[in-house]
Amino acid sequence: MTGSQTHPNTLDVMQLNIALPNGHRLLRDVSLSLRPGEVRVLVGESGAGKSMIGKAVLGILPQNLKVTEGEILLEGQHLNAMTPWTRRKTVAQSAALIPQDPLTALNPARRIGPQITDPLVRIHGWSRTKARETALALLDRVHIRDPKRVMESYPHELSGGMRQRVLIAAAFAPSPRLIVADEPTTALDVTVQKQILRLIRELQQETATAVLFVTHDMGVVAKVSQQVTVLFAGKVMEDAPTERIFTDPRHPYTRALIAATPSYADLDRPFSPVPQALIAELQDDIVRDDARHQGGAR
Ligand SMILES: Nc1ncnc2c1ncn2[C@@H]1O[C@H](COP(=O)(O)OP(=O)(O)OP(=O)(O)O)[C@@H](O)[C@H]1O
Repeated sequence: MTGSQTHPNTLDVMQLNIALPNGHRLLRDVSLSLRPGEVRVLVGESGAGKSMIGKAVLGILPQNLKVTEGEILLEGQHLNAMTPWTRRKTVAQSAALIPQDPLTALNPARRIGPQITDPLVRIHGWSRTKARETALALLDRVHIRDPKRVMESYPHELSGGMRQRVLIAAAFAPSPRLIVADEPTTALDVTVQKQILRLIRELQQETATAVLFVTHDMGVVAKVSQQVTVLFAGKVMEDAPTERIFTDPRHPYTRALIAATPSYADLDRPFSPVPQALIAELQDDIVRDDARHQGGAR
């Protein structure tokens, strides 16, 4: 699963379990991998554990959540085995986040320029000049008109779409090998969503960066990914190449998600949410799984 010694996967998540202090599992034996330059979408309804996987990889889980079992390897390096300091440094040097909400991700009291360039200087050891030139070039690449002016602006002076472009530029600036894109278009209106999605896809292809892309929208899956992990209640329901997931979905939950996505459903058919009977069946499976897991842990 970790690939060859000379060419490891960019990311391997192996049998990852995350639980609350009372032992209640929120992620259940999740495994997935990402080859260099590959895009994998994590898809599922709200609460499926998609963001949690991204946060676990980046080492930014909320304090009350703990990895109880499993391994995360970034370019073959075991993150869980590292001291917190080494881990933070390793992750900061190879991975970046495109967050869901561009407004809260930017510091409202600071100009845009230093918010992009400071990490390049601090974490990556670049000169101020190189950091500034790269930031200007990337702002131009993400179609921001007048990058010099935007570098001097405060976040509130930009639209939501512009702020997300800034964060995309900031994420790609240090040439990370992995980007976690956590619902990067959810906070934007529909036309801007399409442009942002296209932009991430273009930059990802130009730079061959591996991307772990979190979304609840099957429509996004088809547009951006090569691999898909379908999640329900913190458990992998199906893991498949994107081209197969729409033509031959094998898990009933995947089929239900596709049917619930208007653009992929037969247009004459009314919108069909995931059936409650299926949800109840899957939840029963989870309860049985947890009981087995607890029994085994004793
Ligand atoms: N800090 C926390 N403490 C307790 N439960 C949490 C915490 N963070 C997340 N959870 C729970 O873990 C589950 C997975 O959360 P996560 O945010 O990963 O879901 P998601 O699939 O990304 O969905 P959404 O799109 O709604 O964010 C949810 O049931 C959520 O309520």
